[in-house]
Amino acid sequence: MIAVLGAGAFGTAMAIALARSHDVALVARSGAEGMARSRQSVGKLPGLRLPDRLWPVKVLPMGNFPVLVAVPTQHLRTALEGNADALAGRPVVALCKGIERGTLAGPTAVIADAVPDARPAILSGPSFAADIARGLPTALTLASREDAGGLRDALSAPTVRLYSTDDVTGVELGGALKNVTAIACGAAVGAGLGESARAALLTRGFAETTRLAVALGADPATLTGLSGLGDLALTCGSDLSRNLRHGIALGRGETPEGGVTVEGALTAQAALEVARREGVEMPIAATVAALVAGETDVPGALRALLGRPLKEE
Ligand SMILES: NC(=O)C1=CN([C@@H]2O[C@H](COP(=O)(O)OP(=O)(O)OC[C@H]3O[C@@H](n4cnc5c(N)ncnc54)[C@H](O)[C@@H]3O)[C@@H](O)[C@H]2O)C=CC1
Ligand SMILES: O=C(CO)COP(=O)(O)O
Repeated sequence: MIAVLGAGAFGTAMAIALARSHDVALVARSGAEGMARSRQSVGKLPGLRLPDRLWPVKVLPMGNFPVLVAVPTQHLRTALEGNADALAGRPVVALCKGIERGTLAGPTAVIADAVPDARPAILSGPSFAADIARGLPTALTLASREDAGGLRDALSAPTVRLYSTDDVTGVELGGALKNVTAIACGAAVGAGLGESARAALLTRGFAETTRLAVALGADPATLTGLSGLGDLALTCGSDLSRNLRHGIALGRGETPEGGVTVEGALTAQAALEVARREGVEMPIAATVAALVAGETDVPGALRALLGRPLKEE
């Protein structure tokens, strides 16, 4: 048995994929009864047939089986605190990609803080909810400081292939920062700066992500894996990405679509604060933070990036 807490796009998609080989409880704040009756998903990924082994429920079931938490990073703490009793002592796997504002904590640190006796883990990598829900093949990285291999085996499914590592920091930052870089790539595309500019931003964004992750103790090899280069390539290259589309709107000078989860817009400033604390330069994250805050526009951002002193790669 596996529980998925949060029935947005990604929680619903993961629950559907896992229910092909596991019993899965999908915990939804609203709409659980309707889903149970109609056997169809609702909300951000509506109209999908729910597999027989998926049980939509309103309350997180007690037990010691793993709980995947699929809510946006800035809501993770509230979601955990609201379920602290049921989460105690269990493996709690964050599916979110971001840095908590204010505390500057990654998802596993938020779990450790909100539910001190839980066993924190993070699952991240290139995976659009729509692909996962349709049963298209996906590979992700499961990171935990204790028994990552055991959790990997417990959470793998026919179309979801998991790899394991104990490099929690590398996996968290790879997932959180690819969204920031995707906004930069989108802004370049939206402003008509071309595919070469997109590739340059992807590459230099990867360089600054790796710099920060290594300063925080990550293995650079983790960043070349699924929750790093893999997810960066997917997110910066596909219009299915909400972060890329947000950047495209900013680049065109349009108001981005409302009511959409855009993790990079909320993480850029937090990433910059972590970078300043660590003495690491992150010019692309700084530019995205300024763009998102409306403190600069694309021509200003371009001037700032191209005007930086020349240096060795
Ligand atoms: N959508 C995608 O393709 C992917 C999303 N992710 C990550 O998954 C996380 C969630 O994203 P999405 O599911 O796409 O967002 P979403 O906007 O589709 O859904 C978020 C869900 O969280 C629920 N929620 C918010 N606060 C809650 C709380 N306190 N308690 C219970 N539920 C709460 C909302 O009701 C909503 O159903 C993000 O960090 C995102 O980066 C990761 C991989 C792919
Ligand atoms: O994380 C994702 C793909 O791996 C989803 O990307 P977006 O949040 O930009 O849609």
